[in-house]
Amino acid sequence: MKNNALTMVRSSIFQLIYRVWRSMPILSLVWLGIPLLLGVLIVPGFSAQRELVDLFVGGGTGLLWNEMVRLAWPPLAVFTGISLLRAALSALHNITDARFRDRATMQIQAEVHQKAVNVPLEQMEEAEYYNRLQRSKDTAGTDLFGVLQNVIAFLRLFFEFIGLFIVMWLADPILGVLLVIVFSLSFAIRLESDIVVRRLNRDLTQSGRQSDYLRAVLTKPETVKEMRIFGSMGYLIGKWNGIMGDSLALRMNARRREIKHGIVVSSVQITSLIGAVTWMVMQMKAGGFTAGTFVIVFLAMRQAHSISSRMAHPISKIYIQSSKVFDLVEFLSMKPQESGAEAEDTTCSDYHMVKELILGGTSQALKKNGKIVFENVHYQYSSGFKPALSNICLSLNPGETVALVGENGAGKSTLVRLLLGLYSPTSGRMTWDGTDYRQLDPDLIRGSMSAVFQDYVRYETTLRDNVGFGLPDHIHNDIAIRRALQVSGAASLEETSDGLDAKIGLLSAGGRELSGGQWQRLAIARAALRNPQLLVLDEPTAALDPQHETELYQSFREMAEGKTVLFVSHRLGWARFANRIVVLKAGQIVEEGTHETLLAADGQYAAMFRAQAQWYRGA
Ligand SMILES: Nc1ncnc2c1ncn2[C@@H]1O[C@H](COP(=O)(O)OP(=O)(O)OP(=O)(O)O)[C@@H](O)[C@H]1O
Repeated sequence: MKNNALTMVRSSIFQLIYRVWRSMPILSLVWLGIPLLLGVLIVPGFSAQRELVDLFVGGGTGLLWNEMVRLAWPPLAVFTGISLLRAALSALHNITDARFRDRATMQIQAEVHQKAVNVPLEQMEEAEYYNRLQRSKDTAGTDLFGVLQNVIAFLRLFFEFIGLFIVMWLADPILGVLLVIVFSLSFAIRLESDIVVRRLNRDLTQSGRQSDYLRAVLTKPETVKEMRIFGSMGYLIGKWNGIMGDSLALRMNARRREIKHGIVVSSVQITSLIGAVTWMVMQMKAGGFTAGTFVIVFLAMRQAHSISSRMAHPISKIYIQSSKVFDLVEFLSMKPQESGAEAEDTTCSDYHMVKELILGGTSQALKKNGKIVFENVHYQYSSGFKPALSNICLSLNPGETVALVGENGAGKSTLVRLLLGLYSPTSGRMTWDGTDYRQLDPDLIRGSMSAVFQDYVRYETTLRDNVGFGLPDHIHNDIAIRRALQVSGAASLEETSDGLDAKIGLLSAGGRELSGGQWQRLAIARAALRNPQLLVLDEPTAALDPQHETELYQSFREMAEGKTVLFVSHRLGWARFANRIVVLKAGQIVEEGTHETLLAADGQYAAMFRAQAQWYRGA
């Protein structure tokens, strides 16, 4: 095992336990303290056993039976007391352990969620960050419980070994040293072969998935049909056989290796036991050892040998999971964002959800009219990527409706995120009534806006939540929620006996699944619940049928009354109703004007409009 991997395991586990320790010190102390105590109690337990053996087998032979029984009482009482205490402590530890692991898992999960909602949204879009978040969520959700179980299993065995070592050392330091050498050797060999087997199992999971997939393909009627026509069945069966054969061969090799290592370990342990027995017999002859010491040394060595193989299991499991734990600890150690753009909810870490929650978190707004100006704004997702937006100079005047159009990847969604204050420009600046966004309270900026995104969120809870999350202060205001449902055309969803508290989505027991369009209407109702100065509609009708889309655009026009509106849509038919159309191409504004002036200019917009119009005319 490489040194750096060991260091990584050790430091990650220490950090993890330290985190848990800080929040529940007493429970952690009990969780760690009981195994330590169990280990320590081994020493007086063995000492009492030695006294008893010496009394009845060794030095006590010259005593009368009654005298021997009288002398046996104290060590017997110690031995019985320690055995009972160890049994009670073990039972207590089982209870504490379950409680500790439950609470620790919950706490780390909460920390992961908290971290996820506090991170800047730009960072959430980075693949590396996102993957780390997903891995941390999985680790905190499922693996952590097992990791902690392995940690405590290791510690219990380790403390037990320390107790046995003290017993041996007290008997004879040479035997103590022998125990440590043999134990370390056996443990290292066992650990190495355990790690090899676990690594192999992990790798075989990949090929197992592949072979499961191939087996499914080979048995599904729809795929069998196609394979018969193409004559590809024989090839796939051969492939499946190949994968299975390879896995079997690898497993057999690992098994053989494990058996060989087992034989080496057993030989070393038996030799050491014989060596120790010979040494003790020699010492007994010279009068240096009693029968009691002989017996307890023998027992302690056997027990330590068994520990060396049992201890390899938890450690190899932790080693295999160490990269996950390392990721989790790294993720939790990340610095929180400084801009104050944080959501209050701690139960979600999905990017789209965080985006909506950030916007929905406040009901306070900026007082003034809200003229928004982009001054030479650039935005780049990460260094190495092409800028998503360059030289953007744009103003949105109070009460104006602006349509933002452009081909896929032109930068429309990026511009929307900047406008909403979810991202900050890489360079240039944005102002609200002349004040730089960076000098404004992010909560106030967001409180002045409302948005419907193309990647809207489905909250699989209740109808009320789905609308009320738009403005949590109003979540119990039935009149406002019903009005918002009316505006979005989703009022009919309330027509069940549970009314606004009807469960929706399949995650809730008894919940009713909605169609894509119905979910989208709820996202619109969420936006309608607010009464912002700025309304942003980013492809808000993507999942709606043409009839409902038309109805909704009427609703949007009502919602837009007296507000500044920016809407993004690929349906150019709607853009014509905007006061102004802004055309983006490859991150730059290439045209700006009304529908009529842009058609007359015969540029990018005119070409896109004609292409769409032709399609409908042709149909
Ligand atoms: N998280 C990201 N990391 C790196 N690049 C990104 C990221 N998100 C978007 N981009 C890139 O930024 C550019 C603009 O993307 P954006 O999503 O703003 O385009 P869009 O005009 O909204 O596209 P669409 O019409 O397809 O929704 C694209 O080249 C895209 O590949």
